[in-house]
Amino acid sequence: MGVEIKIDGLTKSFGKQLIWGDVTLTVPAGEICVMLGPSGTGKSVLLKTLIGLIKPDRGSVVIEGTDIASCSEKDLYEIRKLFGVLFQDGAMFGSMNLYDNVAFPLREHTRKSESEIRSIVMEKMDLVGLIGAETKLPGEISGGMRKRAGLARALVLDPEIVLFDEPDSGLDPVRTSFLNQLIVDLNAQIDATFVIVTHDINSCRTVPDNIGLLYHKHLAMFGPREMLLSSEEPVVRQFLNAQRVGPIGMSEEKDADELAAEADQELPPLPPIPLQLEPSNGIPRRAQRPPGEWCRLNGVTPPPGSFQSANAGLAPGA
Ligand SMILES: Nc1ncnc2c1ncn2[C@@H]1O[C@H](COP(=O)(O)OP(=O)(O)OP(=O)(O)O)[C@@H](O)[C@H]1O
Repeated sequence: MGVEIKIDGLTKSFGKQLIWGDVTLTVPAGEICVMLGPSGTGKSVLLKTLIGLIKPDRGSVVIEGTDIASCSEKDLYEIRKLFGVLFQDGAMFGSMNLYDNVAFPLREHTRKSESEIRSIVMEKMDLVGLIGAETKLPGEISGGMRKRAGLARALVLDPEIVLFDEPDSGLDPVRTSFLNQLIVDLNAQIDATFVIVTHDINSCRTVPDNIGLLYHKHLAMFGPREMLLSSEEPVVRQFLNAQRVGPIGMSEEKDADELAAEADQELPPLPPIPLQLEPSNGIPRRAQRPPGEWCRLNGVTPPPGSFQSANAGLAPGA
C-alpha cells in the first residue's frame, strides 16, 4: 500500500555549513515524488536522512508513527525494512552475478529457503526485464541493465518506500525513457511510496505526482506536479524550465548586479505542461489524477497547449 513520510522542520548542518533548514513536507502514501535542486543543495543528504543514515540537527521524519530522527537503533532497524534503495551506480557487488546480487538482501535479512529465494529473485528480475541475465557479472552489462538489477534488488524485500538516488545518471535519453516507464509501471504494481532525486528535467516534468525543489538552504516549493509546472515563482520557473534568466547562477545565487542586468529581459513563456506518464497497461495508478485537475480545482490557467498528447515526454520548450 505504501506509507506516508511526514517531514517536519528538518534542519541539517555539517560543522558550520547549513545544508538545509526547516524542511517541512508530506510525501503521501503510494505517490511518486521527485526532489530537485541545483548541485550541492543536499538532495542526497535528505535521502540519507529519510533512511536514518544521517541524523538531522532538528526536526522529525515520521513513518508509521516512528520518528526516524530520534528513535532507538532497534526501531530504526525495523523501520529500515520498509525501505528499498536504488543507489546511483546500482551499488552491485562486482564479484557476484546478478542473481546473487539480487538475492543478497533475502539471504542477509530473512530465513527463507533457497527455493523461496529463487522464486522471489526471478519474479523481481522479471519485473525489471532481466530474465536471462542472471549469470552475468555487473561489469559485463550496460549501465541501464545495472540500474535495473539494482532496482530488482531494492524490491526483493517488498518495500513500502523506494528511494531512487539519480536513477537516470549516466543513462542516454532512450534508456532514461525506458527507466521512467519502468518506474511508473512499478509504482502501479507495488503501490509503494517513491522518492526520486534527479537532475533530469524531462523526467521531473512527466513522471511524478509531486515535485519538491531545494534551493538556497531551504525547500523552495513542494506540491503537485501541475502546481510547480505552472508556477511563476522565479526559482521554480527557472529550474523547471532549465532557463538561464532567474535567480540561480552558475555556481550559486546571482548577485544583485547580475540580477539588475537581466531585469529588462523578457522571460520566455512557460512551456505547455506535458501529460503525466501512464502505466503501460493503460490502467491508472492509484495516485494518478486526471490531466489538468489540479489547475482546474485551483483556478490556475495552464500554459497554452498543456496536456496534449503530443507534448508527452518532450523536452521542455521542444
Ligand atoms: N558526511 C558529510 N560530511 C560533511 N559534508 C557533507 C557530508 N555529506 C554531504 N556533505 C555536504 O553536503 C552538501 C550537499 O551534498 P549532497 O550530496 O546532498 O548534494 P546534492 O544536492 O545531492 O548534490 P548533487 O546534485 O551534486 O548530487 C555538499 O556540500 C556536501 O559536501
